[in-house]
Amino acid sequence: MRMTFYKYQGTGNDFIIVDNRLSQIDKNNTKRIAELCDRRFGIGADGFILLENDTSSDFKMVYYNADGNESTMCGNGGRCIVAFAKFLGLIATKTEFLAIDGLHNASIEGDVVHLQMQNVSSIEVYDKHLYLDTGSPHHIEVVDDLETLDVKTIGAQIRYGKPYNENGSNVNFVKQLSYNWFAVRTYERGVEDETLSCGTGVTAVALAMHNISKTSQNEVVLQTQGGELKVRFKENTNGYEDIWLIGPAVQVYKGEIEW
Ligand SMILES: N[C@@H](CCC[C@H](N)C(=O)O)C(=O)O
Repeated sequence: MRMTFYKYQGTGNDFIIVDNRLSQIDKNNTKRIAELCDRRFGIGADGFILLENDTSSDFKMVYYNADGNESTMCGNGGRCIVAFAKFLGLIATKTEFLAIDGLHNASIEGDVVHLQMQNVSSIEVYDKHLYLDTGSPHHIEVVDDLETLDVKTIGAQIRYGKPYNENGSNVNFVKQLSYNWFAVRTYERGVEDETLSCGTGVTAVALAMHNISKTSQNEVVLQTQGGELKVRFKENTNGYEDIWLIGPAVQVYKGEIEW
């Protein structure tokens, strides 16, 4: 079968997105999804996303990592699928859609997408790192040598090491640039490499840095390798709510390939 796909990127985190409202894609074909995401033998992407019908919201997002396995929430992918839904004429400027971690509100103006993330009630603070789940699991370390750090090697050691083991965690390295500005580099589970940006990752970094008083601001700017993102949030007695991931989502091209 010939499959029409769209390539999107959100601060350099890139995705193959397919309109699967007619259920033409075999969702268990891990091998084919991994082949399509391969940067030498396929289209090349950090992830593969299906847009599907949902009975109680505008659409459903099904997310796969580049290894072909369905995974947990993708923040940049979530922003890209909102732009795709607008391109398809499914939504105007506001939407509510379903992802693996529940319903998300979002809005789009130009190419900037505001995506609401789930509330966060637990942040684990350790001597040298923090851990929290923003729809996907995130290990966070503050470092001085962010520019020269071997993110792939050190990220992989942490991702496969204790306590995460096979199930793994994404790993974020952070350097503070000013009172509300942080540079972030992320090793992504399922891509098993550094990506240019990770939406759930920068969300986790913003909340974690606020939690350990590195910033007192409720809007934090995150500098990723692929561009700038913002995270807005409110603190409550339980943790954080009203969390918004804000940044551009861009269609790169449309293509056709054998599924
Ligand atoms: N790129 C993503 C995160 C995708 C999921 C992650 N690789 C995992 O499996 O946990 C983002 O923008 O949030």
